[in-house]
Amino acid sequence: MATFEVYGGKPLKGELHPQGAKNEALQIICATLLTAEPVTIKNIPNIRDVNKLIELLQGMGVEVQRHSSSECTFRAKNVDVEYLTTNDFKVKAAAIRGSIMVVGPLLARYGRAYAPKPGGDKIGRRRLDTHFLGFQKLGATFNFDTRENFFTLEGKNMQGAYMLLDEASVTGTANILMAAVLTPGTTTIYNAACEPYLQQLSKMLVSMGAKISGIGSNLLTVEGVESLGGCTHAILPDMIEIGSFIGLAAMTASNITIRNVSYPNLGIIPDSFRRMGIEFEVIGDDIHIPPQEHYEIDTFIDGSILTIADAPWPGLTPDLLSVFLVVATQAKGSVLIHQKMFESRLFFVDKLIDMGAQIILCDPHRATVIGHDRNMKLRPTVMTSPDIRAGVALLIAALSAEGKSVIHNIEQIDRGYENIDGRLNAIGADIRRIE
Ligand SMILES: CC(=O)N[C@H]1[C@@H](OP(=O)(O)OP(=O)(O)OC[C@H]2O[C@@H](n3ccc(=O)[nH]c3=O)[C@H](O)[C@@H]2O)O[C@H](CO)[C@@H](O)[C@@H]1O
Ligand SMILES: C=C(OP(=O)(O)O)C(=O)O
Repeated sequence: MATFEVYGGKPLKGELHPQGAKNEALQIICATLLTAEPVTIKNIPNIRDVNKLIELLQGMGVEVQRHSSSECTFRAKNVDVEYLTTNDFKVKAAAIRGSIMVVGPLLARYGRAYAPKPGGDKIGRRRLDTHFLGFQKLGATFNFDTRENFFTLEGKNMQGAYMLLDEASVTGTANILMAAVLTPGTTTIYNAACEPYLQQLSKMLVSMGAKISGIGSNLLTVEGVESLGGCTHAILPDMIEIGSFIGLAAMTASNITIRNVSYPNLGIIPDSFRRMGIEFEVIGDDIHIPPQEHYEIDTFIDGSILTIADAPWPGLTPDLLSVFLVVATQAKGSVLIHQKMFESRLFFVDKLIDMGAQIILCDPHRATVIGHDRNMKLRPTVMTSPDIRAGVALLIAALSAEGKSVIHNIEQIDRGYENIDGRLNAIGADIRRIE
């Protein structure tokens, strides 16, 4: 278990370049399984989860040519589907959430697929019903071995169908979409998730020859085609990382420019930070956050306490609520953070309370934060990162606290943030990695 020693209390100054989006990369890499032709992907983040998925594909026989740390060409010419029944696959696939998205492409191309219950953050129940009910609608059958936690799927004669998803699942929509593009007939997916991750996946599939309409909406219509070809695809900057940097800048009163953010793809994220009182300028495609001594949380029009809650896109992503929560601890005013989607993602507030934050955990989904308006700085402490986003929120807290904090289990942060210590140290942070 690796650790960060963080010597906080210093404002940072400089430029940050966001990495490619983790959640988009996981979908896009799985989509390379849909064709025997080469697919080149640019702006791949060099992070644990993505590297593990690439290894998984190599295990299946996909040829991967690395041109640089962020660009690879994938060629899924000879895929060994039986590899998915091996222990090696089961162990590796169970370590990441993204592995579940190999199922859709394999089912469509080879008529069968296997998957262990995937890993990812332990942030509450993470059911997969949407994925499997969708495959079932296309005519696939599945069996879930509860003892082994292992899914087996057959889909030799799948046929396009209409489906109304039971929830707008991000990975579920991606998985069904990837199956539908090679399934004969028309598939209509209503209540589809439509995050930029899915818009990007859809655009990539279209450039491979797929027929998809409704991209960017919650109603996707797919005309199945017989085969797909290769393409080149560039991954968008990671909107969660960009949001994390905005929160970091505000909390540490730093002067930070985030370069090339693809602003139109950030949706409601920038305005949500503005409601927290954080000022920033958009210059071209960069976001500049000047040092701010005070930031004051807005109220609703009637003067009642602001709620920051997650919702499927174009609502606010749940992956940034931990960052909003930590930022609120030094704001002027109060906010209710309502994490509707996940039930175990707010427990890390215990650590912030230890550091001196004023937070009331109302229930597993809701926390009220009463900001200090910087009248009391957070105190440094020793903590353990429970999940990727709580991990980064604790890192932000530690960077704002004067003195030495220790964060254990930073593998969680490394799952989704590329060389975060190196990049923040380059603009004035003092983070030491102890392996
Ligand atoms: C690898 C990847 O891409 N992971 C992301 C993906 O996970 P993932 O695709 O696993 O998450 P889902 O979209 O399936 O659902 C996440 C949770 O939200 C609940 N839910 C979902 C939709 C809805 O309309 N109502 C609702 O309550 C689900 O029951 C589940 O508990 O999407 C999540 C939700 O944005 C993000 O947190 C994850 O970072
Ligand atoms: C929950 C997340 O990731 P995963 O779905 O991979 O666990 C996240 O990125 O915040």
